[in-house]
Amino acid sequence: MLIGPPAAGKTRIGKRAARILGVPFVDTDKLIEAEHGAIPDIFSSRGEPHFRSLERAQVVKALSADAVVAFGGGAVLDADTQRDLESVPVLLLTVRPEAVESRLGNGKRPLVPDVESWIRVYERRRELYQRLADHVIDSSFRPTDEVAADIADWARSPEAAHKASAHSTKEYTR
Ligand SMILES: Nc1ncnc2c1ncn2[C@@H]1O[C@H](COP(=O)(O)OP(=O)(O)OP(=O)(O)O)[C@@H](O)[C@H]1O
Ligand SMILES: O=C(O)C1=C[C@@H](O)[C@@H](O)[C@H](O)C1
Ligand SMILES: [Mg+2]
Repeated sequence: MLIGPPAAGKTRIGKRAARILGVPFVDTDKLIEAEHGAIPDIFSSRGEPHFRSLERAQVVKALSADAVVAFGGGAVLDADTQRDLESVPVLLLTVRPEAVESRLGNGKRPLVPDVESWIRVYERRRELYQRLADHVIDSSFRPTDEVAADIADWARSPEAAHKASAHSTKEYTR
């Protein structure tokens, strides 16, 4: 599971990591958009709490997939999701404010239209992201292929494999 702040590269780099590992790629934001339309439209017409409930439903589906899963930046705010992440391999992808500036500004992130709001959101969540993560990789000023290769290496590590096997042998009833 890939978690991290908006524009850390979870979608773009996660897709590449999945290709390297030869497993499917799942992105909770894309699942929401496929069923409910564009994320900024959901925020403006139904509000953030409604978006979070749609997000939680897609997280539940994604958790049972044998795949690289990119979580939406705020998916970890849900208490049930926090608990679920305790038993799966979780990689935190980070990015520094100096590197994120050029990645924002396409109007697709209603909560973080600019770098100032990105910093505020990240600071509020930083400890939570760190607490949930088994491993951290920073994507700032690095080629995406290189970061993807690091993610794939970690996914194959004994630490990640151990947590993944504990998860797959557990009865998953939620
Ligand atoms: N290592 C990198 N170097 C330069 N640009 C990058 C890098 N990784 C991602 N990007 C670019 O940054 C932008 C954000 O990346 P991406 O959409 O993958 O982030 P995300 O973590 O999925 O964000 P969100 O939480 O909003 O879904 C994209 O335009 C992407 O192409
Ligand atoms: O950080 C967030 O709260 C968000 C990040 C994106 O991935 C989207 O899920 C949405 O724009 C909200
Ligand atoms: Mg994304």
